[in-house]
Amino acid sequence: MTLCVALLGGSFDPVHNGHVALATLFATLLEPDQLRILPAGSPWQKSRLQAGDADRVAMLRLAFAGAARPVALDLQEIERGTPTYTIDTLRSVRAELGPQASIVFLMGSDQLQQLDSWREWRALFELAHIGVAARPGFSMADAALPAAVAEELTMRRGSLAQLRNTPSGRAYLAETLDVDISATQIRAALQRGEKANSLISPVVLDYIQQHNLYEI
Ligand SMILES: Nc1ncnc2c1ncn2[C@@H]1O[C@H](COP(=O)(O)OP(=O)(O)OP(=O)(O)O)[C@@H](O)[C@H]1O
Ligand SMILES: O=C(O)c1ccc[n+]([C@@H]2O[C@H](COP(=O)([O-])O)[C@@H](O)[C@H]2O)c1
Repeated sequence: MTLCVALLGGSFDPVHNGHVALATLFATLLEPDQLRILPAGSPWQKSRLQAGDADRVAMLRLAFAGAARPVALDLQEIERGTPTYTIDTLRSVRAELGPQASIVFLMGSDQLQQLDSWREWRALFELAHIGVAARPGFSMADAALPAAVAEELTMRRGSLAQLRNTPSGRAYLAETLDVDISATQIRAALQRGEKANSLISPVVLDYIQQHNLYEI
């Protein structure tokens, strides 16, 4: 059977229940051999990250410690020290895993809506599949997507089995996720002195409080 690795990249500032739900959904759908989390070093489309790299990584370790399947943390985007482009990461993961492995890059529908702004976005499909989960407020309907992205998806729609068993080139959209949580909303709640209990894992919240993160 083909090796299958699912990748979840993000700023994780901080990691929250929406990220865990996205990863869990695709872990269940795809049953990948590995689920790999890739914290971005310098997400070029975002303004400055609030928490440092070490804190974001520590929170990720805590958030995924209890996952049903082992989760690997891949720090290459932090270690590269350059603006974070997914195309660079996929080239490196493809070189590591070889031409046959199935690589599935996961994202929420907010990112799908702006996929055409990513560096060399069409070339992403030469290296990986994409697995997209719905996010409240970000429709995945063709009319809500840039025309070029909608056209690309029309050509590339594939089944879970196709994603699982071929190296790259397909897109699978999972409509069932419905988790209305963002890191922006959590940072704002914490700044107001609220606890954000229902949005974030208790162990991550403890870490945030112990390290006085997101207070200003
Ligand atoms: N609630 C959610 N439902 C589905 N996907 C999500 C959700 N939250 C984040 N994601 C996805 O996880 C990945 C990493 O997201 P990121 O770390 O930027 O979190 P965020 O909540 O979007 O952050 P911010 O509010 O700071 O922009 C992206 O692909 C994003 O679409
Ligand atoms: O490659 C790009 O140009 C690119 C542009 C925007 C986002 N991404 C990736 O998409 C993932 C989610 O990004 P973000 O900004 O929502 O945390 C993360 O892995 C980013 O590196 C990648």
